[in-house]
Amino acid sequence: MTPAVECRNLTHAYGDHTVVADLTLTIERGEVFGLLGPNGAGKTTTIRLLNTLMPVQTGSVQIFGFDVTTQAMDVRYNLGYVPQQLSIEAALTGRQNVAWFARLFDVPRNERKARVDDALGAMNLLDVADELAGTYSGGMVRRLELAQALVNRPALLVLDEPTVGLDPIARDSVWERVQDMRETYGMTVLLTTHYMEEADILCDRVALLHKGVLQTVGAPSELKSAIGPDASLEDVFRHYAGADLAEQSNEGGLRGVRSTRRSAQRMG
Ligand SMILES: Nc1ncnc2c1ncn2[C@@H]1O[C@H](COP(=O)(O)OP(=O)(O)OP(=O)(O)O)[C@@H](O)[C@H]1O
Repeated sequence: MTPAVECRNLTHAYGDHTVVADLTLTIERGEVFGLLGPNGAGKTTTIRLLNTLMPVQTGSVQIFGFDVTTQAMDVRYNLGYVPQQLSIEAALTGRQNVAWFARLFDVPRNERKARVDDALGAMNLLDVADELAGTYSGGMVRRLELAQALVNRPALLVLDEPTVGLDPIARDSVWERVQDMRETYGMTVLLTTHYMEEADILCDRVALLHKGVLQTVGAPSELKSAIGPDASLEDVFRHYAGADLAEQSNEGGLRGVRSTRRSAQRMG
């Protein structure tokens, strides 16, 4: 069967700064796949190349066999994307936010209401659906963004740092919802995360990027046992991105300042 994502020799540079270098990666259908790496590793750039938001310079990417360059619309119809930046409109209600995405993705008019309610229900937001999104908590905003991304029932859900800045309860709730949707619809999920523990628990496989270069890819258990008997995924990360990780740790570790800043940006 055609894989969900097939990325061959993907290289991307901003000016003369190469940030993704010769990346070859396959993500199978139904996998939860984590793209990990320190700040600036090239994760967001890779995701934007995969989801047609940036043109491919060198190499090729196919999503369910559709080429991102020549078949971009087919790719988009198969894909749901939750970016790092806030993607909801605070002055609209939760329901209006999701309905807007349903229109954008050409969900047939006669199915729209049911699909919007389904997506809101799956994210536990029906009770607050008619309140302004600007009044939602951080966790609710994230679930609303997921509802938007899910309204066209994407075969591939792409999440850029989905739980950054959320408290543990909100984080768990986001993940439960994603797991439910995955089980119900058999989606493939591609996510980036700074949280090694989260990647370890949730991802079937992870890839570690460092300075745009793929360092290793595999099941968390395989990667850990390759480093040592009691190694954590954080140890694997440190093994491949040592100095850069240490720099981030000085700022409060992977869960530190940067995440907080991101979340502050997200919440405005
Ligand atoms: N539009 C841009 N123009 C120039 N340089 C960019 C641009 N976007 C990203 N970069 C640079 O490319 C490199 C990779 O950035 P990218 O956002 O892809 O990494 P990342 O792994 O997602 O990091 P982070 O976790 O910080 O988001 C960084 O050095 C970044 O400064």
